Amino acid sequence: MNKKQLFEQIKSKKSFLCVGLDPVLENIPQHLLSHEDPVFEFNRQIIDATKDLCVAYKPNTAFYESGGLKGWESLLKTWAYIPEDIFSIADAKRGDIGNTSAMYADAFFNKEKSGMSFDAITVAPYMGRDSVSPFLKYENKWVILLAATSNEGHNDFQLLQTPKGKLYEQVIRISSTWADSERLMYVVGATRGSEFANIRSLAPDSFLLVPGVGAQGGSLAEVCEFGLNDHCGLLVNSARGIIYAGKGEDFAEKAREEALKLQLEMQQILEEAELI
Ligand SMILES: O=C(O)c1cc(=O)[nH]c(=O)n1[C@@H]1O[C@H](COP(=O)(O)O)[C@@H](O)[C@H]1O
Repeated sequence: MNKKQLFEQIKSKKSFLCVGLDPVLENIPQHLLSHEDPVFEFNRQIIDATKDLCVAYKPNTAFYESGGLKGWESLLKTWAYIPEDIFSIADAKRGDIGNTSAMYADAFFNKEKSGMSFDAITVAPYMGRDSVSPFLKYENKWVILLAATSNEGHNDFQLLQTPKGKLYEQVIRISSTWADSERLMYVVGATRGSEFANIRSLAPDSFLLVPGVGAQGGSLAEVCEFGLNDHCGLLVNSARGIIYAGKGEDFAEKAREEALKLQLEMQQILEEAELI
């Protein structure tokens, strides 16, 4: 899916919601545990209940890899179940020397080899250009580079001053010479409210993947005040706040209710910004 198509989806659904599919077996409602693949069944019902309210799904691969072979199978089935017109993000946070990154790119983009072909993958920028470029070799696929993350430890490295500004600012400046905003997005945590104006000045046209609303306490209104651009430019992710809204047989309905709250808030924001 390209940038224009993504914005079209945002306009037609009046939403820039990304639902995080981060299932933990221990938190899955009891009644699903008798299914052959409880993790996939959980995701299937969450997707069915939210697919008209969101424009993206983001399975974080850690939640599948931790289950070994079975977990990987659940990820494959989940990817295959995500509707074609919904942006799919493998939140894998990969990045290594070039030939290794090429294997990671195959794992998430090359359906013939791996069985999966996500629209995008999250990548750590730390190893530099040749660790990121193998992902960019796939046409029509996106790299989402970690810039200003939502976690407490973001200040250990990301805020370090370099002669040309903070380290995360340099990540954005330098990486924007590797690919344009048609291929590259940045992760900016919703908890980094005060940095959004700065990030927008560095990456005015880029989509930002914004995790951290819901369970991590980030504010959607604050993110949008400086984060919106003329094609929305935001994909706001919530996982636990949506998928664990209910713990009983009605978990999917409860998930829908939470997703709907965010979608309605997003609709109002898009209307006020005259984007829809
Ligand atoms: O790359 C990410 O998606 C990510 C970056 C970041 O800075 N913070 C962050 O929380 N995430 C991911 O976004 C999701 C957040 O989940 P919830 O806190 O449950 O909504 C998890 O999959 C995290 O790994």
